[in-house]
Amino acid sequence: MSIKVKGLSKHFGFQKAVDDISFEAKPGKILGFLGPNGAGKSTTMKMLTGYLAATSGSIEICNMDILTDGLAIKKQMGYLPENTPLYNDMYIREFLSFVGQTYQLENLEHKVEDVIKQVGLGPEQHKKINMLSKGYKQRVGLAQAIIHNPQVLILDEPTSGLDPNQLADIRTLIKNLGKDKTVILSTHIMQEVEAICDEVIIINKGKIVANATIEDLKAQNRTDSLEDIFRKLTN
Ligand SMILES: Nc1ncnc2c1ncn2[C@@H]1O[C@H](COP(=O)(O)OP(=O)(O)OP(=O)(O)O)[C@@H](O)[C@H]1O
Repeated sequence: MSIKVKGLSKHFGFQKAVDDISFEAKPGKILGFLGPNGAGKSTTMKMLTGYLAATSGSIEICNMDILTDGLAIKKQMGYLPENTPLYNDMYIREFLSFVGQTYQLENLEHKVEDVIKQVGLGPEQHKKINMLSKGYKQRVGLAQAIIHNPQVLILDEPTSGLDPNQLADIRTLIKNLGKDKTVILSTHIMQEVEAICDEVIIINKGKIVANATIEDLKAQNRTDSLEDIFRKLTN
């Protein structure tokens, strides 16, 4: 099991943003993390990636504890935050080389070349990041998340703001990455879940209200519409 979360909570003052959640995620599977606005998705992702400390509970990633092995875990993890922070004044290649250096990657030039191809940045590769459209910035964000070939990928709304063509490309890319990695992605888009996720967790007001494969979720709720299931469980 690549990700094991037990009894995880995060309180901001009196607010329980994440309230005692437990789940597991396996390699070769894409886990969709769904929930309405303010449900606690980003807060959970930030705890998984070590950007936020939990109030209580435990997180194990690749058999390591986030509290004691945070640095080793970061080497095995790629993270695409909701609003990807990028160095806008850098050229794409320059930025990706910089990220690669922080991971002390060997054959860096080759790896930058590969990742540019993998995320479809080829046509824009000579530009500065601030010249790129939103979709291409998102691709740079994905490139920095996978350049070190991590075992675990955490993607916070990876396709927000993309046009239908870019959407299809990025979904295919994520689906391919999910073949041998453990991928958790948060999204509001039900077609996205249908298209790329194997399993789904629905979170509402900080608590998990569903955790199943898409097939089981549909069978349990006697409907083929994920949207109906989402509404029923989160309203
Ligand atoms: N730093 C913070 N300080 C106080 N409250 C916070 C903080 N970060 C998040 N919250 C609150 O925690 C709750 C969960 O927020 P979170 O961003 O995790 O939701 P989300 O499911 O990602 O929502 P969205 O889909 O809108 O991005 C919200 O009520 C939010 O206002």
